[in-house]
Amino acid sequence: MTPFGERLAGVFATLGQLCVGIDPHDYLLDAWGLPRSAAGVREFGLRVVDAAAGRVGILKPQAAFFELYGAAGFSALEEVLTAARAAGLLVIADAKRGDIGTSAAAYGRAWLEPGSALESDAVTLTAYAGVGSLTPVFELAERAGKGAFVLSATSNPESFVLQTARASVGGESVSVAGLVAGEVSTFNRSAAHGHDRAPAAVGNIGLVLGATKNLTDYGIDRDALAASPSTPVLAPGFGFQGATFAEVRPVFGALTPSTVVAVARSVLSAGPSGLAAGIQSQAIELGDALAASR
Ligand SMILES: O=C(O)c1cc(=O)[nH]c(=O)n1[C@@H]1O[C@H](COP(=O)(O)O)[C@@H](O)[C@H]1O
Repeated sequence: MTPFGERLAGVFATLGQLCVGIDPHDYLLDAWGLPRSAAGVREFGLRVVDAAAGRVGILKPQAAFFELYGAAGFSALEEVLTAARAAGLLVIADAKRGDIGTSAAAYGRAWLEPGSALESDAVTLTAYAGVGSLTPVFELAERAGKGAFVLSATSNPESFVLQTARASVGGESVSVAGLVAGEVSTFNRSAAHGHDRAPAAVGNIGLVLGATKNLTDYGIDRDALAASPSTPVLAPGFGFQGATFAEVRPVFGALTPSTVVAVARSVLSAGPSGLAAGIQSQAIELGDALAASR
């Protein structure tokens, strides 16, 4: 299986860096004329898949909105994931999983193991139990051509105190966000040297860095993370949370070429009839903004 980082780079080259979130909020289900039920989120997800196919390369279903409906919701999510992958879209499951290593390993298998019911191309993870607790997920991702994105500097206002708290590592003071980022990039670097292939330009394990943040304030060293193999970034925070596409390069700097730009509500609010055109125009707008800031 082609490594996730290579597949991501391939999608960027053909369809650009936009990623559409599948976040069926109650108010969106209402606006789309869909029921607030498992059948509603299933239909919502499948319509996003249809509208996205051929216009963008990446989808990010938010698991929470499906879990809300229990087993029927998970079944709906399975169908949406299968449809998205069958349409050739790269799927980042936004499940934000994390636990001690043995349980983290099971989460990894649930979302990334080839043939699993919820198989996705990548999954979002939290490192509160320590980045090392996620090693089994990283290793599975490496073996199976999958990816993961670990929360580092999240887009929400509440993230600041915890993620900028300082830790002492080998006598050096680093932020919690910077510590997570450093450990993920170290993993990518050692994984790249652990096999015979030429090192890929983009690693397989990435970071979630909010577009609403000044990454320097969070102790993130963008240039270090961009050194080969560049750490992939999942960047939410556009549209409803305030960031604009013109800010991609100023915020992400050297990481811009390996950044997935995620939008959900700002494009989903176009409604089912305007969705395809909305996705298309945001993809063009992002491409133009990136070209203009080169
Ligand atoms: O991991 C994420 O995608 C994520 C991380 C983060 O720091 N902030 C953040 O908003 N998200 C997710 O991105 C989506 C928000 O998209 P918008 O509707 O575009 O604001 C939700 O699914 C969030 O859970």
